[in-house]
Amino acid sequence: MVSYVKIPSHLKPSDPQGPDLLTQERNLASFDVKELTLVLYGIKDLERYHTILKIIENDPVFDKSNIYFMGRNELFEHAIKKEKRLVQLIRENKWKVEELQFAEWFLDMPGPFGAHRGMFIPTLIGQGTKEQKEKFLVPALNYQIIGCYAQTELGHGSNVKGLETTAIYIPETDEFEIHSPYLTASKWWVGGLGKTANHAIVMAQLISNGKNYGPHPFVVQIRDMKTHLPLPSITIGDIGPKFGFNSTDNGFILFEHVRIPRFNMLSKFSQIKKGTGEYINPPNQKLSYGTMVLVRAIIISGVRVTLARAATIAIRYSAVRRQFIDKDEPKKLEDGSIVETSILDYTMQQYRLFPVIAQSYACFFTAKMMVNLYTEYTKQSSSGDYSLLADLHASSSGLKSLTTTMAVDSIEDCRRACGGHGYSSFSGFVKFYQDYLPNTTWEGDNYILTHQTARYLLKTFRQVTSHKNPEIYASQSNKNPTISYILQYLNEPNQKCTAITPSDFNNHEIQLRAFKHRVAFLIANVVDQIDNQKKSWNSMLVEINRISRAHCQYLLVQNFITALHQPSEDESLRMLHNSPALKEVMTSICNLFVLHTMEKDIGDFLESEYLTTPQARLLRIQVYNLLKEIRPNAVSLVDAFLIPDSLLCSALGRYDGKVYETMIDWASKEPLNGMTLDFNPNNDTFIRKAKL
Ligand SMILES: CCCCCCCC/C=C\CCCCCCCCCCCCCC(=O)SCCNC(=O)CCNC(=O)[C@H](O)C(C)(C)COP(=O)(O)OP(=O)(O)OC[C@H]1O[C@@H](n2cnc3c(N)ncnc32)[C@H](O)[C@@H]1OP(=O)(O)O
Ligand SMILES: Cc1cc2nc3c(=O)[nH]c(=O)nc-3n(C[C@H](O)[C@H](O)[C@H](O)COP(=O)(O)OP(=O)(O)OC[C@H]3O[C@@H](n4cnc5c(N)ncnc54)[C@H](O)[C@@H]3O)c2cc1C
Repeated sequence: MVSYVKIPSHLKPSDPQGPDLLTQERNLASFDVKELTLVLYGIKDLERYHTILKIIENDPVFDKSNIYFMGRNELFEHAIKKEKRLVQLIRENKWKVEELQFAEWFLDMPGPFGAHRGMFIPTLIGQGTKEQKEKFLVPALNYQIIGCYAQTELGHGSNVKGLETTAIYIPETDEFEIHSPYLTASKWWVGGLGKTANHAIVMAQLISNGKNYGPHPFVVQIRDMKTHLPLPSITIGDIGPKFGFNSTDNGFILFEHVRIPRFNMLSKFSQIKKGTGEYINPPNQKLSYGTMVLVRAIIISGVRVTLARAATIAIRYSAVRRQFIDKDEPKKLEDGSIVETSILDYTMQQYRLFPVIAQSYACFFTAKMMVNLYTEYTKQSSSGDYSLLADLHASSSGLKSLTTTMAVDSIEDCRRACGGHGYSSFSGFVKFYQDYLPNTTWEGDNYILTHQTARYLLKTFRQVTSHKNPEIYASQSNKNPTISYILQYLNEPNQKCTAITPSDFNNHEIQLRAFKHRVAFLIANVVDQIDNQKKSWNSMLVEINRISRAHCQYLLVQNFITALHQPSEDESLRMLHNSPALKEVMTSICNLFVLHTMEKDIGDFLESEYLTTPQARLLRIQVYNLLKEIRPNAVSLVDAFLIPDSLLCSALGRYDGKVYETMIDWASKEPLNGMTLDFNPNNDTFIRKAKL
């Protein structure tokens, strides 16, 4: 890239106050960073990581050095080039899903084929029959057709039952007619639709013999395979600029009585009979929502790396950045000279940032739980057993909501913790935040999703409590955490915390009891208000949100604690258990996650009367103790995440700590610096490129 400003050569390198601050930090670690990285990735995935990273970093098409200077059109063209090169690499290297997930992560660019891989293909796999897979999935996997997932409309997104696009069965021709009766029925926001896709999975109200059977998925060809123009009676466009995600062509589409063969209704679960139009019911009414469940689970698995990325930038920068001399504890170099304090040594900075590290590790263990639950569900459902679906839907909805909200809040907290430089695109936070932000809205708005989780929790509570002998559920409590805490609460509703010193709060039993008691108390309270005091659902929505949040926080806490204690077949967990140094640092991180989470929502724990006010104060002291305990390991804990510099794309978070050199180097490449402007108000304004 061209430099438009020549930087004077007399300047001394980097920090004049101390040599290589990050190396000093790394020397403080109490554990082996490589060992922890191995726990996080596992041996096989770590090999994949390095293989794929090498390929991506050495390919000029994926070069990101110009990324912060691109406008929308340039960004979109760049994304297409990347997508095309990625398809070549997939073919050349025969990459499977495991490799592809690393490649997409390292590319870090939402692209026009994202919905094809992330939504279109999974829907065909999950909901297509064998014949439909042959017809659509095989060409989709070969990129002969490019698809998108068209569910949301201009007028309805959250309320899927309220979608207005119709698919009416026409027995005479054995076809469906896809139609958008109102402007508000226009599909909207659909990734890859604006310019790229030639096929769409359209979620439309299935109507046969005048009866509406609700939203179902249909495969619709939308563009000509040769000219790429929209097919007759179809109107398509890009929806325009957005907060972020501008490298993707989110689009709209309207249908005017478009005919498709009956074959194109994805029919693994429900079918329409030829001629009669008779509807064959699915084994579970919500199976047509299956893609959403899968993608929510995938989003939860991605949160840990999102938090890790934010924490890496902020922690490394805070170690390098120095401001003020601490009057009480001035920092001295070996030669006795006093230097300014690293901002990472300020307790407020630690309080803002260390919990983000802890959240990432917590999400790592819950991601494992989510993957296991989804795998178990897939296994059972392949033999017709859908009994796990309700549980899976409830936990994936609530956890998607909780963890992605946590992630966007934490990215912003980390950005602000970097002061003014956090506001620069070069921080690596700006595009990262903009592109991640829709995770709180898509695949279900984060507030709406909590209704689903709470509904399940209330239902379970009512089931258990309405039974003459609730203990009958005891045998299920091992597998079902909700039943377990409800039973515990029913047995001991006035349970009290036994902590008398700050360090008592490190006791995992005390921690677990706190979370169980709080969530059961909140559920009991809402059940009472709805069932006995006859409060409306709407009037309880804030409490509903609180219940889902409390339940999902409990899941995060429980998964972390279980991972530390329970013997496991899992390769990563065995490595963790076999290393006392790792176990020690992970225990501190777990304690910080648990106690910081409690402290943030202390009102709930006081209201449920599990904690007293003096205990709340002890708990806060223990949070401060943990910050001190974690401080020497902070940089190594983020190093263990192994987020490569090429992905961070951050002047502040780079591994070598050369913050200031990079800031000025990148600033010198700002194209505005290469333009000559005429500021004379009496002249017509003009801008031209400078000759270098
Ligand atoms: C070590 C490895 C390192 C690897 C590194 C990896 C790197 C990864 C890096 C980053 C990853 C980032 C993550 C990227 C993720 C992938 C990107 C995906 C791109 C996504 C693009 C966006 C696409 C979209 O947004 S598509 C549109 C989505 N829309 C929605 O989600 C709409 C939300 N609304 C609904 O789902 C529903 O309307 C509803 C659930 C709110 C309500 O539905 P309803 O009215 O029909 O139902 P009821 O409320 O009446 O409930 C009735 C009954 O049904 C149950 N129910 C509801 N839904 C479901 C369901 N889905 N499944 C099962 N059951 C369901 C409900 O609970 C009720 O049950 P009852 O028993 O109570 O009756
Ligand atoms: C970048 C991006 C990409 C997307 N890609 C796709 C795609 O590929 N395919 C696709 O089909 N969709 C896509 N979407 C759409 C997305 O799934 C929807 O926007 C999302 O599901 C939210 O629906 P909505 O827009 O209707 O929000 P609304 O439901 O209108 O929500 C607006 C507000 O109202 C509140 N609210 C609504 N109903 C209630 C209620 N009952 N109780 C309490 N509060 C309520 C919500 O909490 C929210 O705060 C994408 C969206 C974005 C931003």
